[in-house]
Amino acid sequence: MYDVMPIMINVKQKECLVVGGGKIAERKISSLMDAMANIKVISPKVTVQIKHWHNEGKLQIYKKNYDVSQIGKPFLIIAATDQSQVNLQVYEDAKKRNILVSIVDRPDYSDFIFPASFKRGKLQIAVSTSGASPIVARTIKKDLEKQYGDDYEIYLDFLGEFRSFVKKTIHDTKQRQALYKEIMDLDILRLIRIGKFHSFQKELYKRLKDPDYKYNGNINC
Ligand SMILES: C[C@@]1(CC(=O)O)c2cc3[nH]c(cc4nc(cc5[nH]c(cc(n2)[C@H]1CCC(=O)O)[C@@](C)(CC(=O)O)[C@@H]5CCC(=O)O)C(CC(=O)O)=C4CCC(=O)O)c(CCC(=O)O)c3CC(=O)O
Ligand SMILES: NC(=O)C1=CN([C@@H]2O[C@H](COP(=O)(O)OP(=O)(O)OC[C@H]3O[C@@H](n4cnc5c(N)ncnc54)[C@H](O)[C@@H]3O)[C@@H](O)[C@H]2O)C=CC1
Repeated sequence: MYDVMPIMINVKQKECLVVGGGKIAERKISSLMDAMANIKVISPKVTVQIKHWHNEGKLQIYKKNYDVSQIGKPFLIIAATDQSQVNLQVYEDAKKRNILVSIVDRPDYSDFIFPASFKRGKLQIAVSTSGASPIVARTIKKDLEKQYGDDYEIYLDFLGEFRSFVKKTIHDTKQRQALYKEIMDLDILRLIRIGKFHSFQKELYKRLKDPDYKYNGNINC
């Protein structure tokens, strides 16, 4: 429906402005909060949950109707009021200032839209129908949630650490790639599932950290 492409965006500690404080704003705020954004909400009314987040010091609220004088210089803006005119005004104000903007009732004007997504530690899976049917995006997400369990968190923590370690210690690119391939072939997910992962990990690092160790195309774990 809309010509969009997936990217993973870093909003950590960047100011993100949400105009509106209803159910939909709450959902978008929850995603921003997971990504550790610095959130500012402008809305005369907010949901109980948004108020609660405010009381916990997780976001700022300006309890008023949107006005361009409050826009500031945020990294991005989400217009989520139930007033389409207000949302369009936010869009125009954002465009004049070259600020990324998403309008919940006008995906056709939006610089970005939200996929249905979930996390397993460092693994994030996001599903989009390019705006055609958010419910289908959600349904597919729910199916994937069943397929990708908590073991992926351990798996990716391990692979993330392992890659950093190997990048520092093995300087030959071809050897590094051979090692990654070998690790993938070991089916670590299975080791996690059968409770043999920790002993494997210990043995692997013992070997790799041995000053006399030289990778010869076979880790032998
Ligand atoms: C384009 C997009 C822009 C954006 O919001 O970013 C958009 C737009 C619109 N949504 C509408 C309606 C609904 N949206 C949901 C739910 C979700 N909507 C989400 C994303 C997106 N919604 C983006 C595209 C995503 C994609 O790529 O497919 C999800 C995935 C993520 C999230 O919100 O964070 C989240 C599920 C989260 C989860 O469960 O994981 C439900 C279901 C419900 O709420 O129970 C309904 C009611 C049923 C229905 O209408 O289908 C309307 C019509 C309003 C009207 O008719 O007035 C518009 C406006 C329009 O289409 O013009
Ligand atoms: N993108 C999406 O996923 C979806 C989008 N929508 C759209 O989102 C809109 C909002 O839906 P809800 O959150 O359910 O509505 P809601 O009625 O729960 O909340 C509306 C919020 O807008 C605020 N508001 C109204 N006028 C304002 C102004 N001038 N300045 C600042 N804030 C103002 C209100 O105080 C309230 O907090 C709907 O009208 C619909 O078009 C609806 C469903 C899903």
